[in-house]
Amino acid sequence: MMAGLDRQRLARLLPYLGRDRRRLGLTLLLLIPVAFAAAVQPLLVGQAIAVLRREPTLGWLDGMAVPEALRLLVLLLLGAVMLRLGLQGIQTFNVQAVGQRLTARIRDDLFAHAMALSLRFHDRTPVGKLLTRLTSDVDALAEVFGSGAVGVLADLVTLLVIAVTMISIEWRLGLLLLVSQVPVVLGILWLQGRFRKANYRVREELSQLNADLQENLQGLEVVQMFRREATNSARFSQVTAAYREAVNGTILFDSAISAFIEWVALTAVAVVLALGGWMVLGSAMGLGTLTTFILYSQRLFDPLRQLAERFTQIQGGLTAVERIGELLEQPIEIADLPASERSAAAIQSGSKRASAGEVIFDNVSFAYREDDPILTDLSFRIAPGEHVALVGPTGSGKTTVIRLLCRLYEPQRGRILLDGIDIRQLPIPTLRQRLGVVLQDTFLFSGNVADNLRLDAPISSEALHQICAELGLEPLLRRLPDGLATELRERGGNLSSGERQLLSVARVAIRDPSVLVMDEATAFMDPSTEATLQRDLSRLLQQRTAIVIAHRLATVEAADRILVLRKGHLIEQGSHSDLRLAGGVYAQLADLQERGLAAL
Ligand SMILES: Nc1ncnc2c1ncn2[C@@H]1O[C@H](COP(=O)(O)OP(=O)(O)OP(=O)(O)O)[C@@H](O)[C@H]1O
Repeated sequence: MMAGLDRQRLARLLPYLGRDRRRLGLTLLLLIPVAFAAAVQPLLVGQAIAVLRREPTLGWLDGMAVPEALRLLVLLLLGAVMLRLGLQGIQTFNVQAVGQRLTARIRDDLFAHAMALSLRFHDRTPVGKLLTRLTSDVDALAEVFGSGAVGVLADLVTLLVIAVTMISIEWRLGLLLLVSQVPVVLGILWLQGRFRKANYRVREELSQLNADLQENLQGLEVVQMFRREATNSARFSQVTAAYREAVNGTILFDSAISAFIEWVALTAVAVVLALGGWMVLGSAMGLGTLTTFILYSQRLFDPLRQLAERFTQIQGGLTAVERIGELLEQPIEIADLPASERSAAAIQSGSKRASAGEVIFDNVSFAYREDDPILTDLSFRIAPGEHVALVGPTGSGKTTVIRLLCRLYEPQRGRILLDGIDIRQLPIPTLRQRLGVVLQDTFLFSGNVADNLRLDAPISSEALHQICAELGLEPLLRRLPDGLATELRERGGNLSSGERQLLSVARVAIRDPSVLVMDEATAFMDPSTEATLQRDLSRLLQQRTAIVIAHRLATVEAADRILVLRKGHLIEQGSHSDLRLAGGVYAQLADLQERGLAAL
């Protein structure tokens, strides 16, 4: 019924249930009394009729007066019903509770895993698609639990008990009823495979829908400015239509299976009536037994009917398990090496937070996509404390160099060394603590300004004020309604780009990194803010290695050395004056910029 991979994936989810083992055990144990209570009901009703018709009854009713036997049977029936409902209540409650806890744990793990996956994975996975896996897919799994997958299990146990009871009462009719289940089971199996595929498509389309929605909301400013509302709405309608079609594809299976089961169940009742009626007429069987069988024949199809009713949910749950499994199975490409594979020097260096700050690229080649090399055999050394400017035309791979240094991506060939140690040998937290990065697009989190400056560093409020004062952030903080306690919107949306950059420089300064890396850090600032920042930056840069990607001559000129990148090759390097004298690409760019014609 289930593919091997499904079973593997379900098995992988089992540990999540581990902590609720006792609760689940109790629930499963309750299945047995519930099944007996359910199976005994038709028997009691049949016996009541047998008593009324003075047909042979079960041994323990023999010799009882009719009213007395009836009273006893009714009381027993009532007892069985109460027992069943009571125990089922306890069962449902526990199952739901376990289901919610299970999904919460899975969701937490998925989040942690998604955060740990490399940028290379995220490059090919739209945010909306990931969101769908963490939200509706996990919910689909919870639904299976909540809607009583265990209820179906209970029904199956009931079925077993009923089957045994039936065969022992009247084996021919019992066998007939059991055989009638075979086509239903086969039908369900046949439809399952098809439904599953259709359901996976539904989930895919839903992901697409979420991805589209998310992208449009994020780019709302551009959507409105470029009056893309109509176009984007039309595109969104297409996605909605695809989703609707995918859902339609599943409705058919869903309704077909229910109808099919209903049809077989009624046919079975008809056959029992016809055959049983004939046996009753021939006095081969009592009316009481026939009644028991008719009730059984209905009850017998209950588990299958329930299964069909929950078919969608259970299949949805399996699809969810598949999709969640796929995400959890994504390998974390960039992870710490085990201690046994690290050299002694790396272990020693890795335990130290700060370092001198020597950076070496040793024949590094890198491509985002296999067919499109971005960096080719790049080699350079930056001495401790040296300030290097990285220049080159747009798309030449400057930002990529920074990403490789931070180990956000891994080069296909070559090595990158920080203070003589291959960065793959360093613990990732140590590596990233030593590097202070100010990116071109600064990202701030929702929360207040102070939290954004601190991030993970434990810094007291006083120390934070002090640092902000030193960095010349006070005018900015005064402008904000609550200073450091000002709440920022998602992505720091209520600040200007320049303000965001000031904060992101401060965020790095607070961490006291060994190597400072900046990508166009001052691009969005007015001259006076920039002057303040420059002053602070030069203080920050003192005795620290710095790699600055700069497009402006002033920043570049101040550097000890300039590395010129073009199409991923290091084509020139030297000081500003050397390179100008050499009359190469840099000299041309610098000339153009001096005449105000271009950025570097
Ligand atoms: N995540 C990515 N997936 C695929 N290709 C990418 C990715 N990021 C960048 N690229 C490509 O790699 C090349 C180098 O990009 P990079 O950002 O390093 O350039 P850059 O020199 O920093 O440019 P700029 O000065 O415009 O910031 C570009 O051609 C870009 O299209």
